[in-house]
Amino acid sequence: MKKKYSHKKQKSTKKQYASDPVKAKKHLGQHFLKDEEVAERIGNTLTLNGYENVLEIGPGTGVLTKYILQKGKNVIAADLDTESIEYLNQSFALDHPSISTENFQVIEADFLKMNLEKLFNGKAFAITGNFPYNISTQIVFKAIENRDLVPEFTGMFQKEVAQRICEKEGSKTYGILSVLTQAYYDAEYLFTVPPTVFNPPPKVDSGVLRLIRKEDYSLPVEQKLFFRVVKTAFQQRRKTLRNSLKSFNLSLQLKEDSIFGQRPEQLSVQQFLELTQKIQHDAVSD
Ligand SMILES: C[S@@+](CC[C@H](N)C(=O)[O-])C[C@H]1O[C@@H](n2cnc3c(N)ncnc32)[C@H](O)[C@@H]1O
Repeated sequence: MKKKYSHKKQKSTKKQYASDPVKAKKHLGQHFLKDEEVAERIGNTLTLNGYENVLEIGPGTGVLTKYILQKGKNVIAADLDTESIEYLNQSFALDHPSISTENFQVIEADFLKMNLEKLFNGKAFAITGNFPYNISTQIVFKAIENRDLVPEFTGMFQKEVAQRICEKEGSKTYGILSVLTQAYYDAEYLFTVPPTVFNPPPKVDSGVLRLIRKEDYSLPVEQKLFFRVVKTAFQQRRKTLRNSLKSFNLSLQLKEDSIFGQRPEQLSVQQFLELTQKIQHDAVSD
């Protein structure tokens, strides 16, 4: 009984699969979005408030790209998949004649290796996409590193990752990704997308979020130290900071500070910044 059911399921997946203009490749995290309404909703997550450029990561067959292009901005779409790039260059415009591709450029590139400074001649741009889940946290970290160029970031992740990025202190899933992202960006979880709207369907739900860079995103701490403090603290999330941050050689006086009696998941982003400032000051006055 069970066998028969799984056989049927596989067969129908294959049938849909064959109708795609590009063959989905597992190693590239390709799950093509099939639902135009969802694609339009993701396209509309961009506010594009005050800048003219958008980078789409992983356009695939361009389902989301259509709605981004409707915003009338300069769009660069970068994908690692040669077959997707060929489709976008050769057939996409023919398949969608009503969409203007005048300010549209397609490049075959690995986002993780791209020099973002060169993309729009050093001008600011939004990042968006239905991201390949296997590298989605690396995508966020690269955006954070390039925050001077990236005032806005929207897109789809595995639901748990999107939730983790937007999570507040006091929750079990609040962690490194939440603190480092929210130090620079206001993060908002927007909506959940079920596996059924993809081909092939992923095993998990997806979640769409929006990050808007904070007006004053230059932090009052050394970035390297801040990242080290946050990462070290969460490596032993059950321990108090006094114990988990031993490698920082804190002075006896600082260790007495009540903040060190807390666990990392109890600290807000602001408190993490204060903690880093204290450690920074401690090191100077040592
Ligand atoms: C989940 S699919 C989304 C495709 C399309 N945007 C959609 O919604 O149907 C992720 C896309 O990212 C591309 N991709 C994977 N790794 C990449 C990388 N390192 N740089 C750029 N694109 C990548 C894949 O080839 C794929 O087209």
